[in-house]
Amino acid sequence: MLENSVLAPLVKAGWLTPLDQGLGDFVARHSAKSGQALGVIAALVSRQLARQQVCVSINDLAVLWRQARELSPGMGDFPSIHALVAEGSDAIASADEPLDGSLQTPLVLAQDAVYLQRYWHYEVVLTQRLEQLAKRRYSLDMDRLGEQLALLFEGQAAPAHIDWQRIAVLVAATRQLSIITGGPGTGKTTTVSRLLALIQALSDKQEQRIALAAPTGKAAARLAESMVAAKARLPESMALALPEQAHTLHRLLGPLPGKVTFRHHKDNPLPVDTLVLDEASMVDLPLMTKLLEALPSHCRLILLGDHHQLASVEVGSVLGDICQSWYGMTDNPAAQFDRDTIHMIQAVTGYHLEAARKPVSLLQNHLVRLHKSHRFDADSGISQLAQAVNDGQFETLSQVLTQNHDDIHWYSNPQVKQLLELLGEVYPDYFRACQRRDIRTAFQALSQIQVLCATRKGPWGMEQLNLLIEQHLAKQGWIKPQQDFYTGRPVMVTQNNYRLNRFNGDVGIVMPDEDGLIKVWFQRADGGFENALPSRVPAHDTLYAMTIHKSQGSEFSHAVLCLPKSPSPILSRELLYTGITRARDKMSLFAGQGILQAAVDQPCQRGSGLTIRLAVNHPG
Ligand SMILES: Nc1ncnc2c1ncn2[C@@H]1O[C@H](COP(=O)(O)OP(=O)(O)OP(=O)(O)O)[C@@H](O)[C@H]1O
Repeated sequence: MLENSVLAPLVKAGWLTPLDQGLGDFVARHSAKSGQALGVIAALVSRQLARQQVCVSINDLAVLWRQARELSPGMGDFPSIHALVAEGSDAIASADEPLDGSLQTPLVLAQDAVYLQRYWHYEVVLTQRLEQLAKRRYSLDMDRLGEQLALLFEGQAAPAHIDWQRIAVLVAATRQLSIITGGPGTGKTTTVSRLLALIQALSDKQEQRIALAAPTGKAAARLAESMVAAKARLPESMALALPEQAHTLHRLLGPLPGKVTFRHHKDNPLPVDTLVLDEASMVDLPLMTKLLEALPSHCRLILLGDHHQLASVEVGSVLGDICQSWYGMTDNPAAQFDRDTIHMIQAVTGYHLEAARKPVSLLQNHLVRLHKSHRFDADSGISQLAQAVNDGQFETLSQVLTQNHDDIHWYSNPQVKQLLELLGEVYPDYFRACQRRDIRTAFQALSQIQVLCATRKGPWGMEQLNLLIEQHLAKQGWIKPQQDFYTGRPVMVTQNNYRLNRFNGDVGIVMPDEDGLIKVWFQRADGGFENALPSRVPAHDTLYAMTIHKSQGSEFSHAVLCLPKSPSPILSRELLYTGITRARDKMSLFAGQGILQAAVDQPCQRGSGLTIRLAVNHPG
């Protein structure tokens, strides 16, 4: 049995949580042999799970092990991690154990990495479902396909330069699984609206049951809004049957109060023929697995997202891993599709693409990346900045920042005073609208500008900036923050509450109703408004400043990006990219040169075996 005292100093030092220790002790106590070794390994894997790692490689375990030994002298007598793994390996299931639920060990060793059994199970099931979906291609009448495609693209023949949106529609129409990725404004929703119209037009069935979903309420509302706009650009007869409503993923799956399981699962599949999931990069491994298990076997799945964005807040990075299985593993990403796909693209569009020399990823014939932004000029500052960050090119980023682009303002030696002055120029319109109870104008004004922070705590963190902004607004006489719910306070809900019908990410504004009673107002998906008593609003934060994590799935006319002064593990290339790409028209950047370099130089790495599992010829 594992002595509590071995892990306790690590908890005391804040390096492990009591939960990690509890799991370690539990595993140690319940293992017939090698309990001590298994307990330590379980505690380390649990620690990394909280850092969104699905599994921990033996090499990473060794690094963690060295850190642990420095903090807990009692561990000095233990053998190396390799010896621990070797000692415990009889009692750690290996990758070829069955998936039938008979596995008794809490840990699994696969591909030189250790998993908690539950997460290994998710990863294996997800891979199997993706593989099943990837096997199915539809053989369609190419002439009819070509005709319908031309109709959808306003009767125009394929242009001479390669139109990847057209290829995306074509490729996705012919397979059960498709993944369409691209940065902001590259036309993902436009493409999917055409794809859905094409599927509908080619379907033998009367009407396809199509569902639109996104991970958060905010992202679902944006998807619905973009779909309505995209439908308006389609030929009327083809647009008619397309949905205009989008659900959150949780709502779609049907939450069960107090449970982590859903109403829909493999024995009670979703009643849909085609599912579109937007902002797929935000979906974690367990939820994505549950979703794929709940799809009926005939259902098409279309994933949309930007794989350069931050991955899910919870464990795993499914969309990133899927894209990495192709883009990260090939030396020639341009030669992507197999010969059948190349021939089909040529027959319908006339484009000559180079065929892949060999298969690399199980999903390479299902992925299409859209490159061209239709929202930004390629030479706009925001778009060049986002590209430089993605490419990890700090020098290019520095050049873009100093080129006086109209859409970027860089505060290289950031002062809070400058931030308050900037906000002082735009907030008065917002507060005036709140004071005259003009709800629509207030929401419009609020979405014009948003302060985004890398961190929640610390200087330049969300909590501190909210406080400083509130103090400043009070001094200016715009707010009276004596009460929690003062007129004009913007809030963001941070928790799902199905009973109250309020969801993580919902944005509200505090304003009196016509009787002078203080309420929190929310905008509905149909554009109308509803209110709730402050006591009926679940956990929430003040919203002058929000974290970049919480801003995923939203965009703002003017994003004000604030980075801390000193490096932090949270500050990654993906975080910076996500922050920059929230800006639609203008971005103000409060960040010193050193911190920008630290962020660009730190790509986010998440322990996961999914990329390897999706490699062609992977043993399992
Ligand atoms: N091929 C195109 N030609 C001209 N305009 C286009 C084209 N594709 C998309 N657009 C326009 O670009 C804008 C963004 O398109 P869309 O909403 O489809 O992109 P998106 O990738 O879904 O954006 P987001 O990242 O915000 O989700 C829309 O105004 C759309 O009308």
